[in-house]
Amino acid sequence: MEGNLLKWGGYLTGYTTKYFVLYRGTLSYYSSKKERLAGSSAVEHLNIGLCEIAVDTHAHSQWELRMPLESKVWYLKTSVPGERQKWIQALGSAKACLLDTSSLSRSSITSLPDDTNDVLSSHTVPTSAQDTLANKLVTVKDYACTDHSLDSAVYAISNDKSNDPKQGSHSLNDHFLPANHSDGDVQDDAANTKYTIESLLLSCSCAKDSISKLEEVIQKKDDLEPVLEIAENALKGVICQIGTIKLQKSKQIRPVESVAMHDFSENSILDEGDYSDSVISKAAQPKDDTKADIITFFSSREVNFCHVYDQVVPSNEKNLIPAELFLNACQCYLEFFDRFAGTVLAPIKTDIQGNINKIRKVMNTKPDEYLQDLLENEMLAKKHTGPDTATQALLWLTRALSVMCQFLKNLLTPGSENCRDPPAAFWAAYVSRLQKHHNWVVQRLFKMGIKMLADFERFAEDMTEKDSYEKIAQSTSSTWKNVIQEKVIEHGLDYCDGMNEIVEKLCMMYKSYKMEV
Ligand SMILES: CCCCCCCCCCCCC/C=C/[C@@H](O)[C@H](CO[C@@H]1O[C@H](CO)[C@@H](O)[C@H](O)[C@H]1O)NC(=O)CCCCCCCCCCCCCCCCC
Repeated sequence: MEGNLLKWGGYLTGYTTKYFVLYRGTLSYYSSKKERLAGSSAVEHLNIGLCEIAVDTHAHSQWELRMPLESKVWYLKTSVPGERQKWIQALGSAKACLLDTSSLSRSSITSLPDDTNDVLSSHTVPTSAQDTLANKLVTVKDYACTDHSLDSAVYAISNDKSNDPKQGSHSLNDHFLPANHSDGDVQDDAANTKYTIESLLLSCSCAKDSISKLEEVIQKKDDLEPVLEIAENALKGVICQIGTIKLQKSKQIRPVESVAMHDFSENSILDEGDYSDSVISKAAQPKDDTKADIITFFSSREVNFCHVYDQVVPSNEKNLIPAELFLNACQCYLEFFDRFAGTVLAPIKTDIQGNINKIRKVMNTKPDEYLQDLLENEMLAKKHTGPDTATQALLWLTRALSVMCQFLKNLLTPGSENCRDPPAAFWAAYVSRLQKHHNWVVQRLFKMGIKMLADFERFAEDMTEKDSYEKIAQSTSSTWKNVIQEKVIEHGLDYCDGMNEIVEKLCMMYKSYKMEV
């Protein structure tokens, strides 16, 4: 199937018409039909077997092709009524053919050497890895129809005993596998990782062969194009599988407990009691059993900034930050200000809550997945300067997070100049991160307010959940206060790490928009 479609090219270009060709599991596009007919190379190719098709139920002419392993999405649209249905059907069937590895091994690749099929069938390689391998083999086979010399390359892939998954090196594997194999889920993850690594070794072998083949073709001065494409596909397969391993590894380290789905919208601000049944953040859970029941503000955030960091999507030069998850983490952070008696911190809380609400309000009119989309939309519409814009609200929110981050670092980093001294730690943070944005009246207010901050012992108490504080206070140990303070430091630094990562990414983003945080 082929024809014109509109493809989203970013906020600067918007949707532009491209000429798309779907052929044997590969979707390619050209800048125009003329280019295609003139024999020019496609601008980009996409392996349908490795992508997800997502249909927008609200916009009837649009759909998305998502490549999770490459963190890439093609946003497509057609202006012809009924055309989307045809494309979705064609793409769906192409994908179904590729995913049906049984039919691949029996029909599509039956003419390949027998061992090739063995490679796919004798090891329980996960579907995604099988797809990559199967697709690659189909491509190789396509080429083999016209040039039998490539059969030897295919044969080499299937016979390379040094990469035999059964005998091959598992050093990478060992590196990724968690030590504890008792949990069923962990074992499943471990098995997936193991198989992905095995497929990776096979793909490496394939890539190696394709490159040798390239050298051969170059020497013979034969037509480079088809072999080049095979080598490129093989290398892409390697990169995809490394991506899968990275994904699996990050999931094993820090699972996100469906936090993005939680309702933290404007009207559902949680009070203390709401956390009683909450999932305690895995990122900052106590590891030491003797102190396992010390729950702190930092370890009890249902959503923290490590969760946001885990979901950041690197795309071109950007790091896309998921908007909903970020706002949920900010909402959970806001409870910090309720921990301190008195009202001195209340105006700060109101200001931060106001900015969260402003961003939510903009998102309600256009639900964007990433903060960057939100801002780029405003910029494109030249609506990014007013006080109620998401751009300004996020800028002030970033400043607030940045000063909080610096405050925590100063206060909690052992050996640092203002360690365990809240007023000094805050003042140093304020001077370096926020003062320049305030007029002298606000600066004076901060200077005066700081004098009202309590000491570190009180800070640690306020940061510890009431129940666990009371429990440990009853212990006979004379060092129980130290134990609590150490826990607050440990959990606070963990929390600060995630926050810092996100603040840095936000600062870079604003820098790219030529705005100063
Ligand atoms: C930590 C002690 C300090 C004591 C504080 C004293 C009270 C000061 C009261 C006055 C300031 C209130 C804060 C608001 C300031 C705003 O003017 C400023 C600008 O607002 C923005 O204006 C934009 C339009 O121009 C508008 O578009 C935007 O929406 C709006 O936000 N906002 C800010 O500067 C942001 C302030 C963030 C401050 C974050 C501080 C977080 C640090 C917390 C650490 C507390 C330490 C407690 C330790 C306790 C120890 C026992």
